[in-house]
Amino acid sequence: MTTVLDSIIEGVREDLEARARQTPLSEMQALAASADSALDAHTALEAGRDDPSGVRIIAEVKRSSPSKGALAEIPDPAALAAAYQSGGASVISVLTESRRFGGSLSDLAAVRAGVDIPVLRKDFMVDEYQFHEARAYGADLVLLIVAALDDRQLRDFLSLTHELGMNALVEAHTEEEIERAVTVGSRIVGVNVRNLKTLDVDLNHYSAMARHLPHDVVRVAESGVSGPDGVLDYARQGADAVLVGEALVKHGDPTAAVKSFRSASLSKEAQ
Ligand SMILES: O=P(O)(O)OC[C@@H](O)[C@@H](O)c1c[nH]c2ccccc12
Repeated sequence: MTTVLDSIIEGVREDLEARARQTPLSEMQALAASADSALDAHTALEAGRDDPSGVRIIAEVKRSSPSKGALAEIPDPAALAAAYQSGGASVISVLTESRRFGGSLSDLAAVRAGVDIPVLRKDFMVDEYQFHEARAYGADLVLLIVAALDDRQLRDFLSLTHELGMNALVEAHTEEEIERAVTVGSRIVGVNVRNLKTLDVDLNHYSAMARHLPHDVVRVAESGVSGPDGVLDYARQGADAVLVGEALVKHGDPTAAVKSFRSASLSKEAQ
């Protein structure tokens, strides 16, 4: 059966082949090598679970999604990212997939130029080319989706990411995927409560999965936050960082929204 994830990846491959015809791999490698070095996203995210200043927020620039359709126009992604940074975001996530999420590599470059915190290239990474491309456009961190990769790809792409000086947010949805992520040596692991094969969201899924995460990986809770309470919930369940898209792009005052999410997590101890 073809899943949503399979069909997204088919489009991603077509688009990347077209880009690679324009700018061959060797040229992209040279561009990546001459880019400013990547910022340390691991340090920016670690210890969020013990820090009295609250859980880390990964704030996303996302125009649309396969599950919800159009979310926000975002005419100036750099301004949105700068607003997230002023609210206290630790990392900016930029969707670069175009067909379903309305993103682009120019969004990534614009955001990179507009903030001085680490930037995540959020895409479906299935080919070596995309990693050099991510670096060339200024990414500090890339997403690796365990469900989209076999163990060998996962291992090879994780090493390539590290060779390029970047970190990877390795995304899992099931216990088995968490185990695969940890076995290859992932240092930042995300649990996406949205199943990318069906797009179903189950908020209770994080707590069911989080107990399988070892203590020494940075734990990221992804998706489904609709307000400060959602962030608090994930913080109580031991997340170091929470990745939020829709609720932030639709809020209207992104700086205030990020602030309120961070301060919500401070009431973690009060039950
Ligand atoms: O908009 P939300 O529900 O806050 O979700 C954000 C983020 O977790 C989601 O965009 C996401 C998580 N993993 C992905 C992989 C590909 C594309 C998108 C995603």
